[in-house]
Amino acid sequence: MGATKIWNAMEVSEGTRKIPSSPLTVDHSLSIAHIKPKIVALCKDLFNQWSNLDDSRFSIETVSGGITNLLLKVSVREDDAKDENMTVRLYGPNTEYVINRERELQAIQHLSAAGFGAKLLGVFGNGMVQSFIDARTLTPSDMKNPKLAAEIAKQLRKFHQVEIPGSKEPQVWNDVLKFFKNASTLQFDDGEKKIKYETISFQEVHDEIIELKELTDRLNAPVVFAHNDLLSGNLMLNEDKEKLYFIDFEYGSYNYRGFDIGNHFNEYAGYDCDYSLYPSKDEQFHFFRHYLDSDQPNEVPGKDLEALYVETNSYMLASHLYWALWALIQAKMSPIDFDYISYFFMRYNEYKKQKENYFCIAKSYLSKPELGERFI
Ligand SMILES: Nc1ncnc2c1ncn2[C@@H]1O[C@H](COP(=O)(O)OP(=O)(O)OP(=O)(O)O)[C@@H](O)[C@H]1O
Repeated sequence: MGATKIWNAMEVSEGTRKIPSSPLTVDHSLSIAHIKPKIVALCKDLFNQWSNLDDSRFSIETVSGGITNLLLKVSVREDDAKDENMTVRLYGPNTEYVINRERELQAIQHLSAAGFGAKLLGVFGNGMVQSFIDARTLTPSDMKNPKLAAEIAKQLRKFHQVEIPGSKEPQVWNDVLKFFKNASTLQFDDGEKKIKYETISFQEVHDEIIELKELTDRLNAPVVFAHNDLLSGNLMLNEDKEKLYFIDFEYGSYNYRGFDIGNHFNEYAGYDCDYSLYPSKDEQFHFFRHYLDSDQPNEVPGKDLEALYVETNSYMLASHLYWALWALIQAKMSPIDFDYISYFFMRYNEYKKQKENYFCIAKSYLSKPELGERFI
């Protein structure tokens, strides 16, 4: 599949710094040997200071052929023999069905200016150039480490305080309903996929969405700019500098605070989806203490911990519905050979398994008289 242009060269800035842009596109389906001259041409087009540099000064390697993108590390040897390292991200085909690129680019500019993620260095027809982060990627079990969990919580609070211009409308239900509309009308040619897909009751899924939306609406949860995909692969740590990085803001949007935290907790299950690793109430409270007050975590009132517990675990259910429906769209659109339909069932079945318990907790919390009018 060839490269499609996601956006035209446009005015992008980070704070007062204008970000270079190029209308060029690079076909991500080419072999690395064929991609290299195109990446060199792109770098020369974006960054004037390298326009006369010999091509041999550029070296390229693959960082990840991630689920959605191709990520390359580009090293440029300048005259002083010091390497300048960057990443070039080429968007995967059809990712625009689940990712709003304009929204992502706008968020990156502001998050990067606030010190989150890699620095944005340039944008082009079907991707972007960012600084290379010298750090290791976390594993799912790292996220359980109390010291790291506290740091993730503290950084997440700061992340949630970044102001991104534009609509502040929380997106989870808009996205879930949009995914539902697309996911429920798919046609599969592949016989095995078709059989599995046809066992799904979309009426039942729709009823679950509505029931959960009605419950979570009653929580009046705060709305923040959320990462929405805080899995271990999107957390990097430089141990020497003790610096934690959040990366990959593709799914970022204004959303309910509890969704971001509940979604992060679901990721404790790791790539094998072992939901027995979901954090215990004590582990969650440790995270909440550092999220709510990283200076005085032990002073956080019990009622605030309980409220955040209810909020997080109600939206944790929404995270299962969100990624379950996302997976059905991927099953049809993604070129990646992954059993997305089974992933749908894994997330949807986990939703059904957890639903009763957390609905019960939320309803009992909402019925407390001391909550007064707010929750009626
Ligand atoms: N700026 C960066 N510097 C160094 N390494 C990076 C950078 N960005 C990403 N990585 C590495 O590449 C991996 C994949 O990155 P990322 O999650 O952004 O890609 P992706 O294509 O969106 O993948 P997925 O769809 O699987 O989330 C990360 O887990 C991290 O190890």
